[in-house]
Amino acid sequence: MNQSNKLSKTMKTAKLITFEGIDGAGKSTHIPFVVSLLETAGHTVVSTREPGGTELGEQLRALLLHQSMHLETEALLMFAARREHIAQVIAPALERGDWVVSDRFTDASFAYQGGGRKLALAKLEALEKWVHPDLQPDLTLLFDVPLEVARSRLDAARDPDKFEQEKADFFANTRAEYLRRAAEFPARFRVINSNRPIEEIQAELSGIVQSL
Ligand SMILES: Nc1ncnc2c1ncn2[C@@H]1O[C@H](COP(=O)(O)OP(=O)(O)OP(=O)(O)O)[C@@H](O)[C@H]1O
Ligand SMILES: Cc1cn([C@H]2C[C@H](O)[C@@H](COP(=O)(O)O)O2)c(=O)[nH]c1=O
Repeated sequence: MNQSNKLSKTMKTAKLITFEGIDGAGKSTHIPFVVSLLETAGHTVVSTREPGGTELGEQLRALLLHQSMHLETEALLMFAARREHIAQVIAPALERGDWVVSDRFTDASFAYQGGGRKLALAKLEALEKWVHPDLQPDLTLLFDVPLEVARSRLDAARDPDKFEQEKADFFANTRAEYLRRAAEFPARFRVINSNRPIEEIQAELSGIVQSL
C-alpha cells in the first residue's frame, strides 16, 4: 500500500463527519449547529464541503455545477476534487487531531453519479479505492425527505444549478441509492427524518453528537 494513503495513528483520535442528502433535504442548514456542538465539547473543527474545499476544488465545483459533461467526466472530476480535498484539507486536519465536518463526500458520488446517472457502481468503487482506500467517514448523517418536500424547499430558496434542474426520477434514484448505502453501512450512517421542524431535528442531532 502507498505510504501516502496510509492513515497514521494520530488520525484515529479525530473524526470525519459527513452530511448527505438530496438537494433541498436541509442538510447544510444543520452544519453550523453541529459544528458549534462539537466546539462546545472542546474539539477544533474544520468545516468544509464537496465538491470544493480547496481553491482547485472550488474551481472544479463551478464547472461541475454549471457545465454539462459526460457522466464519466463528472465522476472523475468529483474524485479529482476529492483527492485534492483529502490531500490539502481532510488528512492534515485529522493528522492534527481536528474534527472534520464535510458537506458531502463519496456517498454523494454513489448516490448522484451511481444512483441518479446510472454510472456502474463498480467504477465508483474503483475510484474510491484509488482515492481514499483507508479513509471512511466515522459518521454519516443522511438527511432524508420526500422528493416533493425537497423540491418545494429548493424552489423557495434559489436559482437551480445543473443538478437541481434534474427531474423527479433522477432524485428518486439518488435518494434510493443513499438509502441503500445507509442499509449497507449501518455502523456509520444515521438516517435523519428531515421532514420535521428544524428544532426537532436539532434535538436528535444533539443526542447523536453526545453519543460520539
Ligand atoms: N426542517 C426544515 N423545515 C423547513 N425548511 C427547511 C428545513 N431545513 C432546511 N430548510 C430550508 O430548505 C432550504 C434548503 O436547505 P439546505 O440548503 O439546508 O438544503 P441542502 O440539503 O443543503 O440542499 P443542497 O444540497 O441543495 O445545498 C433552505 O431554504 C432552508 O432554510
Ligand atoms: C460531492 C458530490 C456532489 N454532487 C452534487 C450534489 C449537489 O447537487 C452538488 C453540490 O451542491 P450542494 O449544494 O453543495 O449540495 O453536487 C455529486 O453529484 N457528486 C458528488 O460526489
